[in-house]
Amino acid sequence: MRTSVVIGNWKMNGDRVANIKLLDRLEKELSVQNNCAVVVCPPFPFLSQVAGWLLSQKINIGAQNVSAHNYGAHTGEVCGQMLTELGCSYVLLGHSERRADNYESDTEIAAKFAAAIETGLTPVLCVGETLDQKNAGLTQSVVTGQITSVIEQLGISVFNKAIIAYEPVWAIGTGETATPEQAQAVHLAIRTLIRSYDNILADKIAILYGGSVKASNAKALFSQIDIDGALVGGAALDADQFISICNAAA
Ligand SMILES: O=C(CO)COP(=O)(O)O
Repeated sequence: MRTSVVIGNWKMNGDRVANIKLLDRLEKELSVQNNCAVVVCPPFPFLSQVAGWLLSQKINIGAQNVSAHNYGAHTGEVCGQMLTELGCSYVLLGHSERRADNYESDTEIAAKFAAAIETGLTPVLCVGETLDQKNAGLTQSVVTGQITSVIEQLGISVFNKAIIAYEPVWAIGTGETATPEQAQAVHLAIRTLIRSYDNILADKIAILYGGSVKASNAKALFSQIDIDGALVGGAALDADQFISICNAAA
């Protein structure tokens, strides 16, 4: 049995008052089970506030990005050591919004992946196709290419301490979700790709689905054999929604 993981990606949302309201409810009402890890990923400026508030340690903290570099002259960047010092244990990498807005390449994402592993963070590698790519029948080749690029640069063993999140770009923030069967087909393809390198790792690695996950569709998605949890955007800002998604995964 794989451990489920539910990650709330707050994206560029939140303020000091709203954060406390949300965290207070999560701390009080989430009954985290051993078989489900819960993670919240606030924007950088709130990491310290969130770490100070989450004292029970039943909720883990992740960052939304990390520099490929160590300490030094890299203006505007945040390195892995700073994140672990603040209490982060996870980091999102290669989110489609960063691939699009910040032109992050597969090569750069692999460099960040290496930096995350070196500093003890668990990378959450986000992959997924655009609507045009989906319509052209390219879903599996896009997703495979994004993962293979990291494997070619760093080797398969780095995935022993990593999570993969399949997030079809057309389903992010659109209210349109991949059907459980569509998502399962891609998750199986990802697991089969990993299996072609390492059988044991393939059975062990968590593969999360992201893209308009809500309380109303979480259970059906999680009922699929290769869907091990969710990377949640909008619904992660709503305590009722997020708690109910976590309960569905546990
Ligand atoms: O991008 C996402 C999580 O990283 C998904 O966002 P939504 O859940 O808002 O579609």
